[in-house]
Amino acid sequence: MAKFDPRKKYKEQEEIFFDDGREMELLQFIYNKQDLEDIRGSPHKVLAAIDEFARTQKYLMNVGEDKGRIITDLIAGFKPQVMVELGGYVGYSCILFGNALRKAGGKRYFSLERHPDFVTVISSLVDLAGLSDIVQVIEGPSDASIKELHATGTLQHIDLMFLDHYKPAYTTDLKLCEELKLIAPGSVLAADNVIKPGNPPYLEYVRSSVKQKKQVTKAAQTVNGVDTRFANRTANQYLQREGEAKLDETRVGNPLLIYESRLVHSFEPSGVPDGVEITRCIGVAEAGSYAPA
Ligand SMILES: C[S@@+](CC[C@H](N)C(=O)[O-])C[C@H]1O[C@@H](n2cnc3c(N)ncnc32)[C@H](O)[C@@H]1O
Repeated sequence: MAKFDPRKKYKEQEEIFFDDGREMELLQFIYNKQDLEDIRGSPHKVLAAIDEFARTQKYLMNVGEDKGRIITDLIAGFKPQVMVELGGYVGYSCILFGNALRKAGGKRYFSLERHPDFVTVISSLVDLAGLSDIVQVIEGPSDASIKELHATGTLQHIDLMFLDHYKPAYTTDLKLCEELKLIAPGSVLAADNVIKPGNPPYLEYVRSSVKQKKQVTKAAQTVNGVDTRFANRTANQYLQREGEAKLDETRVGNPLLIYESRLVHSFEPSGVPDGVEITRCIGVAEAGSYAPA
């Protein structure tokens, strides 16, 4: 693994590190730049401006350059047609991956974001980057948006899904996508933050064999559908604005899907070690082949 370059370090992550007005400050910072006309239409320059803000003004919870490269390399090799990201924030991953998707000949990038103010920021920066033709920003909680996109026929199959929203919702949203057959053999998942802050229930699920998934008899300890293995800080990250999370813990997904999963080590843009879990759906087992005893 390449070393972290300290010159690219974001500002320290504070106790309150988002939704305190900094996202609108970012917009002002970019739109006040002398070279705005030079930035317009360049995804690379918009990303550089976001990085500059996060390095010189305030921390932003973006995927960042190092982890981002893992996924842009994946896009270049795998050449997905349709991508979905869960959690858009200010549009960093959306611009980075939307641009990579376009270069790889892909068709559509859906960015699902629940916070209306963040949707405004994403849409504005995606437009500035000249990516509005390929990127569609969808406002609302991810599970409702996934259901709606599926019900209207807008989304029928996901080639590559980037999971980067509420950590306990990674597993419930993946299971929803499995039930709707949006994730099927050929689909790839890239899950951020599986080391920092970590996501034991998700890693356990995508690393389980079909047999192990079918044999799970003991339900996890949960509060409102949130696995108690998550630290309180992670479980309550969006409590102030969104209220208590109520995840659907009854979701079973499709345990017959066969996954192959590996962890790629990297760094947060603040220099803290983190990793992206890359999971490929490589097949589907025959129903009944692993019937529990
Ligand atoms: C870590 S940030 C995403 C960063 C972004 N992917 C990037 O790298 O540029 C997480 C985002 O997920 C959003 N979010 C959290 N829970 C969500 C949910 N259930 N549905 C949609 N968005 C959600 C938050 O509002 C926040 O903007």
